[in-house]
Amino acid sequence: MHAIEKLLAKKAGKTSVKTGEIINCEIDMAGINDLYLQTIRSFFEMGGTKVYDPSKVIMFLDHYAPASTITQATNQKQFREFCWDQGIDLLMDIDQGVCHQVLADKGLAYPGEIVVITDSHTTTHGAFGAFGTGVGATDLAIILATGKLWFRVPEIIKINFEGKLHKGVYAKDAILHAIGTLGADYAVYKAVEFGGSMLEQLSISERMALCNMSTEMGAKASYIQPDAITMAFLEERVTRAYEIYHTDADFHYADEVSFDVSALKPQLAAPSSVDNVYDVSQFIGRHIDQAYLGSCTGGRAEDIGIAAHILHGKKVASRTRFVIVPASKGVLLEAMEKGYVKTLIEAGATFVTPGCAACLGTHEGMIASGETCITTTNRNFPGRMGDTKAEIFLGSPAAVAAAALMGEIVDPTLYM
Ligand SMILES: CC(C)[C@H](C(=O)O)[C@@H](O)C(=O)O
Ligand code: SF4
Repeated sequence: MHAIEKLLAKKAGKTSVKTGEIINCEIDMAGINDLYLQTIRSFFEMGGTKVYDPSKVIMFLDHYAPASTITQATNQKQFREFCWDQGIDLLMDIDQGVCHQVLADKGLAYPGEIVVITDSHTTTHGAFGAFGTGVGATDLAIILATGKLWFRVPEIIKINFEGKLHKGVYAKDAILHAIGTLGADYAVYKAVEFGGSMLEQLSISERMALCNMSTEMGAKASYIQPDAITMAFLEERVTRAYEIYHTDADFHYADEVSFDVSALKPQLAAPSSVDNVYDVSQFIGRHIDQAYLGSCTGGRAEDIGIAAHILHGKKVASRTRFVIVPASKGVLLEAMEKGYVKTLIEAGATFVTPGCAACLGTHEGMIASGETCITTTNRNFPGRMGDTKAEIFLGSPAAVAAAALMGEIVDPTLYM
């Protein structure tokens, strides 16, 4: 069996599982975000009165934090009241940030466990060897009521990234390249394991970016086998024991592909799909109205640090805005301590408080018709970050920061 299958079997109270089998699993952590008030409505509609285990439920006010409309404020009020009524202590209010980063900061995604959130990028937690997946309101309501959820055991594919990334090229470039090659539907309902020698070079921050973007190839979940880098990160955060599963040597993947990343150039996903990926050289000189650094994909302290390095002692281009949204409070504090915030504010960047902000076009930093934005986020569909007639390029933090500096798309490796 694969490590993921062993994990699922354990949570289903079975000794083994097979691909395609329907199983009912205990959920270790269930999260709800502020776009999903329907979860609470469904819970009551189903006859729910008391949440099965409030200690395993976490509420995130992140997609529009702090509220900028009366509807948002009213929704968030209802979430808070639900938590207080139900004894849910893990209420991550508007000061905390994007759900996936908050979970990581607090060490709440454990290897060998199942994390389910009303958010498609819950695949991010594969970076810790957890089975993380996104669901809709009614599925989450079932977890609130019973502590369990059914799954179809997914096919498992392996994507190997071999070699060493060039200076100025990042995990984001590697995953964009993979999505561009394999297609946005390559992994629909499948679990994706990432492997290969590139991983040895990747911090937890970059591993999270990789797993996060697996959603953009349709993945149900993702997985990186926990190693010394994972352990070092978790040691400082987790508070209880967990189990790490290992894949049997004779396990057969549904598919296995390998990429050599040693010659990889910076990549961009051009408007308007995530698999529309080219070398940055294709777009050199294209004017940028807004550079955006943020989200659960590319808004971590390391990403902000790359931008600070590129903009140190320099200024954002005069006809370009540079919006920076730390993914969480922890990220913002680290960026402040390391001096990144001061450097970037002096360079002319605009900081927004931690949260999803303009990543999904509902909050601060939205873009106008006819504008072009380059961003570290994960989706570039029409309207994703504002007007449907705005254009969005997805790239690495270095590609975004270098474009902010020059006011146009440039090769970031020349600015490192
Ligand atoms: C809020 C949620 C529905 C959505 C998701 O599931 O991914 C959002 O976070 C996004 O990135 O589009
Ligand atoms: S930061 Fe963006 S991708 Fe991540 S959860 Fe928020 S809206 Fe979704």
